[in-house]
Amino acid sequence: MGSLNTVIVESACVIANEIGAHALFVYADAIQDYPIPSGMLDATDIILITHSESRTEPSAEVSATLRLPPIPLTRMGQIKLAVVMALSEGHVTEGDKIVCLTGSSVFGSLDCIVVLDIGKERELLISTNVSAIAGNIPSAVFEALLNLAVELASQGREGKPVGATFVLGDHDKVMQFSRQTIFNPFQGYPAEERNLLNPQLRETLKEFSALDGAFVIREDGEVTSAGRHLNAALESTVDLPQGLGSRHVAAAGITSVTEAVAIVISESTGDVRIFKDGAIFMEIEKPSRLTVSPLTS
Ligand SMILES: Nc1ncnc2c1ncn2[C@@H]1O[C@H](COP(=O)(O)OP(=O)(O)OP(=O)(O)O)[C@@H](O)[C@H]1O
Repeated sequence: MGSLNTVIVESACVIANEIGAHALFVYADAIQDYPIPSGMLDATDIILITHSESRTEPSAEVSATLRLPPIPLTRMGQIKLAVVMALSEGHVTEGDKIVCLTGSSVFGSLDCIVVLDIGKERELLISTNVSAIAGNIPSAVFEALLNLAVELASQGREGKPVGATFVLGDHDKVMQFSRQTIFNPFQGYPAEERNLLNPQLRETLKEFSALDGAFVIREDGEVTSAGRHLNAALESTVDLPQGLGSRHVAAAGITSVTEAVAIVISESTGDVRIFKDGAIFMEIEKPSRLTVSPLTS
């Protein structure tokens, strides 16, 4: 590890010890070798973040490895995705302090230390009800959908931006508050072929993202329908930022009357928003193609 990386890692460990951080998130792709020498942290979990499917660390001190989708993300985007995954997997919870160490995989350097208090930092999580994000939804299903949405938002489809709404969980109630607007393209296929955890389904979902309306997905990842119009009206729009149109209002509405999570890709901006309990839980901004190198800035 280079000397600057070493100084940054040591500084992050000092900060983590000083504030009693619950976890230290380290963007592992910015460094070749395992970053934290044994014994540097008093009582802080180490959580690695990587784009790599295969990277594993030879250390018993690593509590978890979180895998980001293979697309460019800003440093804050890396942190946001990692935090929401860590919340869904139960590695962190509301009230925890965390230290995040990110940087550039292109230059092989760590260059950014961010200290966050989960639940208080509005730039990170907009919602106040932080711990309940995934509810009964298995973290693997939630993360598969989130990664798909972030990937689709970043890449678009056939050179064009894509907008889409995915409603995950509380299936029967979501169906009550929605109606089919077109022929359901998933009807008649075996459940295992329609499951989000089936890698072959990812391309199908990307293809169908051009359809009007929302995808509806069961807790276990089974996609039951596409092209659903969401009927639930949002009782109050006070918490929604101005400029968000009917797609976002519909996602807020359905999550206000059900236990579902909605993930929305904005066609106009490429931003991804997670909705829960009628409000935006987190926004992941699309990185500018002009300022971001392959994989990470
Ligand atoms: N109630 C609804 N249920 C499901 N899908 C909806 C609903 N309302 C709108 N949409 C979808 O959102 C699309 C775009 O709507 P609109 O541009 O008003 O939304 P928006 O929130 O501004 O989204 P974007 O940022 O993607 O433009 C519609 O073509 C439709 O596919």
